[in-house]
Formats: sequence, C-alpha cells, structure tokens
Amino acid sequence: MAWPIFRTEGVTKVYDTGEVQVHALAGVDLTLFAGELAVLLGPSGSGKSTLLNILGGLDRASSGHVWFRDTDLTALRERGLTRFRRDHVGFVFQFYNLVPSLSARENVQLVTDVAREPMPPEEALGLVGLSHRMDHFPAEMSGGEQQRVAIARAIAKRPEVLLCDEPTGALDSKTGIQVLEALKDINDRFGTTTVVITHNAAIRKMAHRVVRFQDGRITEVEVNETRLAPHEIVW
Ligand SMILES: Nc1ncnc2c1ncn2[C@@H]1O[C@H](COP(=O)(O)OP(=O)(O)OP(=O)(O)O)[C@@H](O)[C@H]1O
Repeated sequence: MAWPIFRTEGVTKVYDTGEVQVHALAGVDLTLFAGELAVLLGPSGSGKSTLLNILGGLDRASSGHVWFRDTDLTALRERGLTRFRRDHVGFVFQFYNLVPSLSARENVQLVTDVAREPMPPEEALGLVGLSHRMDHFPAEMSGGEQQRVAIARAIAKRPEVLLCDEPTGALDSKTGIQVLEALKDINDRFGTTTVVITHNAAIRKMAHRVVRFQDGRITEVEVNETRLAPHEIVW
C-alpha cells in the first residue's frame, strides 16, 4: 500500500510581472506516493518547474493547498519552509550548481556538515559510482559526472524526496542514461520519492507514473504497468 507523501489541492500560481499576469498553474490537484518515481512531462512553459518549486518549498502557491504528509506547506512561514526544505528535500537541477573551487567530496561535504544524520560524503559519492573521482574538481569531470556529484550532494542528507528539474537536459544520451541509472538506483535502494521533470518523452518509460502538463494544468496521469531500466531506453 502506497501512502501519499505530497498532496496538492487547487494549486494556482500567478506571476505578476508588472505589465502582465502569467498564470503558471491554473488549479493543480496531484497526489504523489511515498517511494514512487514520477516523471513530469509537458511543453515548455506548462508549469512543471513552478509546481516542483512549490512542492520543494522554494516557492509559494498563489492559492490552494500543498500537503507534505500532514503538514500544509502553504500555512508555513519562511522559517518553517526553510526547515522543511533542509530536512526533507534534495534538489537536482539541469546545471549542476557545483562550487568550482571545491572537489567532489568537498561539494558533498557542504551539505553533510549541516545535515542532521547525513551519510559520509564518500558513501554518497560511492552510490553514484564516483568513488574514483572524489578528489577531482568539477572542471576535471564530464557533465554526467558533475551531475552525479550533484545527486550525491542531494542524497547525502538522506532526504525523503528528491526533486529533479531536467537532470539530463544538458547531457548526451550516454551520460544522461548514467545519471538516470543513479536516480533509479537511489529510488530502488532507499525508497526516496523521486520526481523528474523532462522534455524527453522517452524517459517516461522508467517511471512508476507519468504526469502530463499543459497550460498550467494536469491533463493526464498514467501508470506504467511495466517499466524500462534507463539503459533500455532509446532516445
Ligand atoms: N519568476 C517568474 N516570473 C514570471 N513568470 C514566470 C516565472 N517563472 C515562470 N514563469 C512563467 O510561468 C509559466 C510556467 O513556467 P514553468 O517554468 O513552470 O514551465 P515549465 O513547464 O517548467 O517549462 P520548461 O519546460 O521550459 O522549464 C511560463 O509561462 C513562465 O514564463
């Protein structure tokens, strides 16, 4: 039995740019289940990143509710939201956001030094297949390796949720697949609820569920009866 970990109800987001109002989300009702790997698909501008940022407490809904377990994130003040992010959420972005002057190990250590019960940086880097690159600097690593350091950094604090915005967007298919293998492995091993935004429709095949967006709304949620391993996906 899968338990809801996130639930959104009527979530809207309006960006007021001064001249125009952009309706990025127009009423999103979505339940995400603990332990699942969900892929969010949809055209550019359909609201995927906006929803991910609201789920992760990086941004706030204009109206509606977002529950993480029993906590209504929309009712939290800034400090509560910061604590929620710090304690529960790991983020992976398209451009790895590593500190160039720090080694892979030191980049991960930035997080483990302030987390409550982190895994050692060496263990996190081992989980993404980078035990042999721990003392390398970002400029000495491929894009796929840098993204795997970013994943190690995100998982080192043992988050319940891993939110990934276009994690393979800057990568060729071979290194992209290595990154997806790392995400799948973390999901299998720890049951970390994982949400992956992508433009690449082929990636949906590795998901438990696929959520499609259009114009700030969810148009379809599809359950994959059979899943493919990342190395079986062709793109
Ligand atoms: N900070 C912002 N200020 C104003 N408008 C914004 C802001 N962030 C996003 N938007 C707008 O909100 C809408 C949804 O954007 P969002 O980034 O969520 O879409 P997306 O589906 O993730 O697109 P992409 O796949 O290109 O990343 C777009 O029209 C976008 O231009």
